[in-house]
Amino acid sequence: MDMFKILTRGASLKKSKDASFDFSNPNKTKQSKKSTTNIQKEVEKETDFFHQKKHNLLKQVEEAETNDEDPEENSDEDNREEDSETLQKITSEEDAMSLRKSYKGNVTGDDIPLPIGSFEDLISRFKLDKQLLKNLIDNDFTEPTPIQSEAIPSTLFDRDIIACAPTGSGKTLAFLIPLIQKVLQSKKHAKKKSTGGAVKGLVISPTKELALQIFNELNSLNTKLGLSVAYLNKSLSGKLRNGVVKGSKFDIVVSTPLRLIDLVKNGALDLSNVDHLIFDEADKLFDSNFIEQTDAILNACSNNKLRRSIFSATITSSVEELANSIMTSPIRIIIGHKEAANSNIKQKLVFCGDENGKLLAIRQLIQDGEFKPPVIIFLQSITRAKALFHELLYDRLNVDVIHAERTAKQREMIIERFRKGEIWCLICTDVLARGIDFKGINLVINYDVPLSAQAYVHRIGRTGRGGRTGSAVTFYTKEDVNLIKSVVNVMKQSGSTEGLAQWMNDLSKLSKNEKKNLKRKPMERKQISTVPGIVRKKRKMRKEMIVASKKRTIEDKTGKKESSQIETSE
Ligand SMILES: Nc1ncnc2c1ncn2[C@@H]1O[C@H](COP(=O)(O)OP(=O)(O)OP(=O)(O)O)[C@@H](O)[C@H]1O
Repeated sequence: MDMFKILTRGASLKKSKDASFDFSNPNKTKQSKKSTTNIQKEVEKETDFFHQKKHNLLKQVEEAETNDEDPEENSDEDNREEDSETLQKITSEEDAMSLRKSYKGNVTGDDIPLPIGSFEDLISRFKLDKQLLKNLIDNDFTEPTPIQSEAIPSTLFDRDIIACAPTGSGKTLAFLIPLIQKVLQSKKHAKKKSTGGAVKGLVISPTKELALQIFNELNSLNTKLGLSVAYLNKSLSGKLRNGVVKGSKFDIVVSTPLRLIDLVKNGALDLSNVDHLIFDEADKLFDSNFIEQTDAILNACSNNKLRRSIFSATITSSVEELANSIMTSPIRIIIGHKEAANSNIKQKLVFCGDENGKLLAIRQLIQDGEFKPPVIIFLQSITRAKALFHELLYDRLNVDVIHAERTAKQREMIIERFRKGEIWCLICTDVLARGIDFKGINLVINYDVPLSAQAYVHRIGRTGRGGRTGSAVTFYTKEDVNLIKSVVNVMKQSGSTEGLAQWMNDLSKLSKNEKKNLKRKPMERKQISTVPGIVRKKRKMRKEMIVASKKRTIEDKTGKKESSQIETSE
């Protein structure tokens, strides 16, 4: 059957069994209150044809600029009040409490600043650079998300921060906006004192893909601001190492840990003037695989005025403890339930019997119209990701695969093609589980059960981002019974029950040791293939014969047989 037809058919709203709104027959629709609100929000977003909010905000920025130039002019309070009607002003603890209640925000620490109710607040309260606000508005960021409402003022008040908010809730801007503002201010200050340049802001991410994504976002917010920003890729690192480029030229650097440490050790990059250090996906950077590198970065950032922030959708108590030990009187911001899945994601568990059943389950999703591209599929190992890729290629699905064995260039290219919609289904290992922001992913499939609640939350968090909805399906077999407890717990906490069974309540979680062992040596699973072993063997033999025959032809043509080959053939 033509897979393209199946896929496009699956993308229709009417086809989906579980679509929360049947446009063809509204009376038939079973809608939860939550989905009504989501639909309303989406409709509101989509029908803001004239970008009213954007227009109002831009007008206010312009007014603020004119007022700066001539405070006598434009003193028409009535006008301004009218424009500000849509903006929420937070001026008291009561306002703050009710705002926090609305987004289930729990903020603790000493002297916590009031949250912001709008980006406009940043101009009146913090003299936010107007070009920066314009850049936000130009990028369609007209209202702060909850984590932005809280983390931006705290950072602007020079506080250390521990921030935990759901996947896709805007944590990147929550640290980039105040970082840019702070660095702009410190540059102005340095100019007055005519001191030289130095790296002032540093953002650390566990993967190259995420670092590049953060850098791109930083770059777009930096339009017309003139900060010098860098992502330490291979080429720039080389130039820094051999002195073609000076590290002190950059105001803000985004990097993965190893590359950065390498440059610091070589003396190519000096971090002793860094004022703001941000660890994104901090729980990953504080785990045993990264902790030595993280420690080295902390040591290199020796400025005693250094402010540190950690951000993630999952921050365990032990990570918090570690963070507390390196911070001074931090503000702890938790939006929603710590380590919970984003509430915009519909989750389900699917029992597949055995490994072969998983492939059939994918084909079933396609048949049922639930496989709505773009789709991401996660597997536990490179070998398995490759095997599934070949299997789905065989199905003529528009698919590609990303894992650690692909070059950085290949990975970048595939991501770009996936973002453009040229690839509909991306197969990957956990290398893409965290932070990567693909807009509009409809479905995440956990082909192999993730090893922890955190890994599950991040993987499924590739969908349901920026206020959109999405679905996540986790396959399991009888061998996975010991692994699914953490998935079951996250699902229960988010109120998702599809595929849950009574017996799952009695399951016990994996111990720390068991998890460690599984990380070191992933669970052995049967090879991915619906093709019987005998056919696979024949295919392999045929392939080998073709290779051998090609080789023989080349040898015949060139007449150059290597002596070793002659020896063996004889
Ligand atoms: N204020 C805003 N208004 C509208 N969209 C926003 C706003 N802030 C962020 N977004 C969008 O929301 C999406 C998710 O943001 P982001 O990647 O920062 O999420 P995150 O919280 O870091 O997620 P993760 O935990 O997976 O890393 C992005 O597409 C971003 O452009």
